[in-house]
Amino acid sequence: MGDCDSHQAQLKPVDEALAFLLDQVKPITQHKTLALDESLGRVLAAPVKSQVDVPPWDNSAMDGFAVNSNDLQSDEVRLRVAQRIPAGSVGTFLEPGTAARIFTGAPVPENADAVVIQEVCRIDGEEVVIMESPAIGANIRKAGEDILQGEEILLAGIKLDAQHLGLAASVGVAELSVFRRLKVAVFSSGDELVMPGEELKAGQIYNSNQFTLSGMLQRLGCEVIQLGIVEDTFEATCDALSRAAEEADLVLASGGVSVGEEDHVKPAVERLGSLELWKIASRPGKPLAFGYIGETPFMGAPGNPVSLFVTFSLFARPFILRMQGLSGEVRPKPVAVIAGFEKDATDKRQEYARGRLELNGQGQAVVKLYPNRSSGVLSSVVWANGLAVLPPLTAIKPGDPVDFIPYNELMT
Ligand SMILES: Nc1nc2c(c(=O)[nH]1)N[C@H]1C(S)=C(S)[C@@H](COP(=O)(O)OP(=O)(O)OC[C@H]3O[C@@H](n4cnc5c(N)ncnc54)[C@H](O)[C@@H]3O)O[C@H]1N2
Ligand code: MOO
Ligand SMILES: [Mg+2]
Repeated sequence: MGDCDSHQAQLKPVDEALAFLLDQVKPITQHKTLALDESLGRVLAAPVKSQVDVPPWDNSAMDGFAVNSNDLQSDEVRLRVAQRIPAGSVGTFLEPGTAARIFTGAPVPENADAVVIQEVCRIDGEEVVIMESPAIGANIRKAGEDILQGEEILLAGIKLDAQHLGLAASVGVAELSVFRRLKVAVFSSGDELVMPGEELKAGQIYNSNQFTLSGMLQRLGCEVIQLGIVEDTFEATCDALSRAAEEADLVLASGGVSVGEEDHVKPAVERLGSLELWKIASRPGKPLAFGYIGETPFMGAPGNPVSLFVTFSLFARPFILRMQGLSGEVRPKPVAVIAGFEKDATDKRQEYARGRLELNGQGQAVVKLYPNRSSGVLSSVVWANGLAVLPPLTAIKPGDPVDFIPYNELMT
């Protein structure tokens, strides 16, 4: 972990930095109406109320016979089957002494108060022999037991998943009001970068961050404005930042946020707008920068590929979710697991170590760490299935409790 933390006092604790960032968010307000099958992954802008009861009427939960319990006072009762009610049709008043053949999802006829499943019935010509008496209400799904007319079924500010679309459809709603897509402009600074598919010359590496970044943004449903590779000069950085800020709701950049003479992002942001936050007590991700280009928020992730992944997940993602109009908790929620590793108490930064959660022989969830914790080793991110949260100045021994953020908290 051989980097120099002599300016530790200037590092903002992770929780403070995140609280500050979320406080800065101005959520987008523009919304549009979309058909249900175009709405997956969008954030709902207005609540959905039901105009109907679901189910709209009492209906049978099983295939069998609708009866009136007054007719079933002895053990084996014989009833005339006076009507047949498949789903999609409507029966008539159930006359005393009769049964109705009924199928799952069909309306229960008036005067019936139970449905007997066909497995405990015997058909005998025009009659049915009921061998087990049902309780009143047995196998009947009551009108409105799922949703009542006037009920608010979906709250504004939720991210629409498949089940939400299904629920809206179940009350007959065909369109939803959703916030417009967030436009995020991205660029990667670095004279050493070339695009995959090209030949590497001496001193060059492939631009991987562009793909990690745009992949994570696409997964969040953002419209990505890709500005590509930007050379390591103050002018080119200013130019990229201004172009990006003109076109987008948010600008995200990779690299050039540290202290070297080749790191131009910070001075460029200061020239064009304001730098509001720089340096967080996070490992990796220390030099994360946040500010404004004019009115447009800007976040600069460190160029190290793991730092980019971690800072996006911890800071940019919650910021974006809030900008998209999501209400409720946007910060990733860790789960408590057991450490399957050791760490000393020297690190002043909170580390987000790439970890793999597995069940041990006793069925306990134990997290192991990737052996190389360098912020340049992107394989660690692919090997892992989450991030172990290692608090600053805290020793951890195998068997100790430890917080773990599973990838599914970061990737939905
Ligand atoms: N004297 C100091 N040096 C550094 C410090 C420090 O405090 N004092 N902090 C270190 C830490 S921590 C980090 S993190 C990095 C952050 O660096 P930058 O944000 O300035 O990023 P670069 O210098 O441009 O690149 C760092 C590293 O990442 C590679 N990189 C950059 N972009 C890409 C890309 N698009 N795809 C793949 N790899 C990329 C780049 O080649 C470098 O190896 O600064 C430390 N230095
Ligand atoms: O430790 Mo840096 O902060 O490698 O991302
Ligand atoms: Mg640098």
